[in-house]
Amino acid sequence: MPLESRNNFFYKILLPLLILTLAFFLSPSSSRLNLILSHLTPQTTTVKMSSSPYAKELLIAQLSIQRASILTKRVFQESSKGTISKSDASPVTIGDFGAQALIISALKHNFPSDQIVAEEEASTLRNDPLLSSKIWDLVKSTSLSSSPEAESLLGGQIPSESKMLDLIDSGNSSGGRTGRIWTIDPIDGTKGFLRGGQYAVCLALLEDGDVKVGAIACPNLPVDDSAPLTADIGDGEGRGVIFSAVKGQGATSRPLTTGDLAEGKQISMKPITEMSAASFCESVEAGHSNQSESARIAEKLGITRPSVRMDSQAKYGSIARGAGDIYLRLPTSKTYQEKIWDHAGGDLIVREAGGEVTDTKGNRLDFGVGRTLASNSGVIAAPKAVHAQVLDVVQEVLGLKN
Ligand SMILES: Nc1ncnc2c1ncn2[C@@H]1O[C@H](COP(=O)(O)O)[C@@H](O)[C@H]1OP(=O)(O)O
Ligand SMILES: [Mg+2]
Ligand SMILES: [Mg+2]
Ligand SMILES: [Mg+2]
Repeated sequence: MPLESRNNFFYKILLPLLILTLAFFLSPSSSRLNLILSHLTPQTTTVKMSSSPYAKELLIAQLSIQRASILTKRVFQESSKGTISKSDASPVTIGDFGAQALIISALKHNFPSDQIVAEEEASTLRNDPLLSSKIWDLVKSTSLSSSPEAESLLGGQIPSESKMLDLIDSGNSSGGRTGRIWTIDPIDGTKGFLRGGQYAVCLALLEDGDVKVGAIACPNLPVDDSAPLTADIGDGEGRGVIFSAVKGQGATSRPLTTGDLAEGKQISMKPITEMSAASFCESVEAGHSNQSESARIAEKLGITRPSVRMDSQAKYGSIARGAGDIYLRLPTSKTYQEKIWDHAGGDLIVREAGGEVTDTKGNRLDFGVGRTLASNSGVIAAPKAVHAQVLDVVQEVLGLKN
């Protein structure tokens, strides 16, 4: 090769290539990911990621619950939901198992060394090949098809049915105070899901017991943050929202659409100026929260409006965006321990939206003691300014005051 061509080759091809490679490996992982995305996709607007802390975790969380919700929405439309009863007599459906498999697959692909605490396990499916194959049919045919780059970010399809069962079972961490732990409720409010009401697909990241990222998809809640809070049902037009929060960065809502990932809108709790105009947002199930005690608390606080009853962490999202006011969950038995996957995302979303969340003793929810909230009892989530007042009356009615 003549000297001039060799120089040309070095300065015009080899050197820029070297500089690009160096810049790629020296860049922080979030901008590296954006670089990959911008080259993978002609329409780079579809998947965007900021460079703020936990940006990748937030994006993967949102995308994975979005994909899982496509699956649950398909099951929601079917008359047969493959419901079975678990050992604690609570229901689980093919939607719960399928959603858990898809979410864990995405987490394992992106954060292979993180632990996972998830609600479901696959032992029943290993003994029931028909049920297992129904779930596999659903899982292998669910993808973010309108956004191939998002689908590839999640690691694409699960390779086989047996891998799917292993993934479901890898949410068996015992949790605890150290390290990065994701917690998943693939369908929160399965009873609501079955009756056509509210349910949520929930994911949160704990770091040393502290919630850093929370994301909750509510396929049956209105997209519109200002829509009145009602207990109505269905997943029709204008429904489907994702609430999310990163610690210290506020809380947002965005539509649960299949393709376009529009930026989230900041949400905040509605200030309560008059207790008489406020209402509680509570469980539908009488077995989940003591409804007669909450009625006495409402009366003492001067709340006259009836409670809005809905299933799942949709309650936390609803009060965080100011559609509802106060989330109350009063213990019904001394033995039931709340599960971390039922509260972690909601706890952060409400606190980042300007709320306070404690148990009935006034302690913050402690997500670092294992798979359950073993050291807490009940939940009170309210705007910061009125939380102490609500707690005071709760303690008076429950006889918790000295
Ligand atoms: N005995 C119980 N007490 C309180 N919560 C329960 C009980 N059994 C199940 N749950 C969980 O309560 C949550 C829904 O309750 P609510 O709608 O009242 O907030 C769900 O997470 C449900 O689990 P699951 O995820 O299996 O539906
Ligand atoms: Mg359950
Ligand atoms: Mg749940
Ligand atoms: Mg569940």
